[in-house]
Amino acid sequence: MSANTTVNSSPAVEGKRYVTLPARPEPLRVAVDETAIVVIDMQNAYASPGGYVDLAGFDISGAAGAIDRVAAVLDTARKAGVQIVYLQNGWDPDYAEAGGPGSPNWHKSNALKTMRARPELHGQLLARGGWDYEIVDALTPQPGDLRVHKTRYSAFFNSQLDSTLRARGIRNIVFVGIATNVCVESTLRDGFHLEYFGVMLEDATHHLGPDYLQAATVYNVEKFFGWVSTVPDFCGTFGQIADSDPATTIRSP
Ligand SMILES: NC(=O)N/C=C\C(=O)O
Repeated sequence: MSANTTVNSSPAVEGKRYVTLPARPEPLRVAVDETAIVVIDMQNAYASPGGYVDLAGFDISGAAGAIDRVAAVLDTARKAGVQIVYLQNGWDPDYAEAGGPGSPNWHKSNALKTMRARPELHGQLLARGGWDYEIVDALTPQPGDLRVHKTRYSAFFNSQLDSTLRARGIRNIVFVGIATNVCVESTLRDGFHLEYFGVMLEDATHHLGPDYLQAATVYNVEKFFGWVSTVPDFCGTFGQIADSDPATTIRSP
């Protein structure tokens, strides 16, 4: 396939609205009603000073810009009638869902490790019902948005994400959120294996760790698992459509 040939994620059907999103390695033509925005873990834990990743010693200076750009994407998506699904990462307040020493999560989760090193934080990090677990104020979900809880990095694992999307006929997922190289990439990879077309908006994500990790995920997505686009391209494309815009409706297949 030529590098610039548009990829269609589904055959044209009369009455459906379609847009072609500029993306790498190819533009992607999608049915608007088969597309969802999946917002990965834009919680205080990952994007606010005093949240888990800040307390664990990661650089969160890029999170504020990511919040602004995610907000722009969500505003455009709502106006275009695109379904928004928020993922929230964490566990019950007793951390039973986090697993004990028999779970690799107990050993690898930096939230759990931080709380073991600083017992005064026990019960605060990523606990459902607490501030750390909540979505940042600037991105508070709106009526019609959906929330899905998850307990591991991939939002598809042991969660209701797959059934939530399938029940609504979603085939294309536009990913935004934190962290590019952990939960965003894990979820996009699993989505690929479940036959979803995954698009990552690279400037509406933020990584944990050195900058080369952002570049590595962008490479992985573009080369192996999906498509990479940007906030201006998403907003420029989806911003042109309204719920009943006849110009974007296929009249005959
Ligand atoms: N949302 C994420 O990418 N999370 C990454 C690490 C963690 O949750 O410990």
